[in-house]
Amino acid sequence: MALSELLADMESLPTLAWVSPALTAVAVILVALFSGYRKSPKGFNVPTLGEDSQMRYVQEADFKNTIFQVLTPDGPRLFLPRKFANELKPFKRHEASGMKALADRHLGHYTTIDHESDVMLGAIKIDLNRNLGLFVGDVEQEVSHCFKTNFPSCEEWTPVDLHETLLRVVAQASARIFVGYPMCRNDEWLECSTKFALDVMTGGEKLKLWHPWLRPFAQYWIPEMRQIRGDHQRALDLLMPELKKRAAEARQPDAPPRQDMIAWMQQRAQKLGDKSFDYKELANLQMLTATAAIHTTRLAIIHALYDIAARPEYIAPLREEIREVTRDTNGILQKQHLTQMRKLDSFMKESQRHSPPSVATYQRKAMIPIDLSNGFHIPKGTIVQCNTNILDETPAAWGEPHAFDGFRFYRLRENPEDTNRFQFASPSYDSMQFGFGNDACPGRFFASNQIKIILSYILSNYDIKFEESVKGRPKNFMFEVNVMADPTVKVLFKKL
Ligand code: HEM
Repeated sequence: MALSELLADMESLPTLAWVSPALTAVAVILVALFSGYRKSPKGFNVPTLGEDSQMRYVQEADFKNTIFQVLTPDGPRLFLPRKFANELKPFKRHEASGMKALADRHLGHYTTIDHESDVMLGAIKIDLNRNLGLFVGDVEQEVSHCFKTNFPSCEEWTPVDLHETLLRVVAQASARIFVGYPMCRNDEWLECSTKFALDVMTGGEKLKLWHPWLRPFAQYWIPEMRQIRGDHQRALDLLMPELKKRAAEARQPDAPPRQDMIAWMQQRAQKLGDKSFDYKELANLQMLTATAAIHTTRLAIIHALYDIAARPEYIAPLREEIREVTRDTNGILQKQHLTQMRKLDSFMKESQRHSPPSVATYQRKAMIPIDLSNGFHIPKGTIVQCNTNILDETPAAWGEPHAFDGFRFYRLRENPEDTNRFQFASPSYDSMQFGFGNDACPGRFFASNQIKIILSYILSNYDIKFEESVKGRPKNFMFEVNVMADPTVKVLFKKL
């Protein structure tokens, strides 16, 4: 962190207003000097790659069969060949934890995301998944409302920044199920629940620049770190009127049961006898759920739209499938239609195969010492991640591994024995974009539905293409192990 940046941050720090300027300057200089200090982390006896290695790792096939490490100030990160995911799979979450690995990666102890909740996991895994079908019409309505109120009219070809516009669409459509109507249209809530994730990511990255010993102090200098605490309070304040309204409603005899994530979390907490669950915890869990759900889903839609715009030959068959499956309801989406959209499902899966959320979607923190079959010892506390994006290892039956074949999974499912396999939301050893094993993403069915509803809305209402200047599919770029869509590209939309 540059000293000037640090000083600018400090100036805006109200709690230090009483400290004399001279003392503050000394403190800043000492802290800045110390922050440059890096104790070289103790590593393993395996090849070590430099800081840029995670990008190279994806490209270098040599590492398919080799364990290697990247040294970070927080200790070595071990990269394992994909086959080891099979060995780690049987371990329970208290032995090899995906959540803890993720929390550590974003300094969750400071950024508040190191918070595992049975209430939240149960509400997603059981209640959300069981009730998904109820919401297809509601979500479609929200998507349509959002496009009508927040999207340019697109009477002519109009450039659209998908990163920005889809954030609102996905946030509002998700909030319909997370906090219900009318809260899902509350601008402040949508802003708060989406900004929290960005504060966590940015705050965590800025804090990582500081030596671990200095982080307890440095957290107060970083604006995003301070905002995280504000985000939690603001979420509670914004939700409070809705929660009070519901509490009053529940006291009425014959009050109809609510169906949304607020209600499911409250019911789960009661079932589990969770005494620590209160309005504050509920607001925190809503923020965590939104964090897991919104940016991942938005990114998958952006990748799919880039893939469609780069390959316009897919537009007609996808549009035809949507028209065909919704013929019986005059274009109104129903639950069964989403299952029937097999070409769209296949396209989404192929898009995700080429542009996964990360090249290490299977990561675990060893909560106990673990020995691999090759004799490699993983000490307790180590974070390991598997290379989950090796296109070369695509099974031969799937066809040309490197080609973009939007309907490859559609064709594979034509085999009667495989009709329920190869779906977007089916993780497997060869398809780990949603992780793998018992702790694979519990929100994948929800994400699959949301993406289908949003993509089918776009395909049914707009023509899309890239600006002339864009040649081919824009290249993704990497941030650590994460795969990002090029944010500088705009897609042109024109109303049908
Ligand atoms: C396209 C969208 C999404 C992608 C690509 C994605 C990807 C992932 C991945 C790779 C994991 C790690 C799995 C593992 O370690 O094996 C994960 C975990 C998780 N995801 Fe998602 N996710 C998406 C959408 C969602 C949504 C919509 C929700 C909530 C409704 C959600 C909630 C979670 C939670 C709570 C976990 C942690 C599960 C656990 O620790 O047991 N995700 N996700």
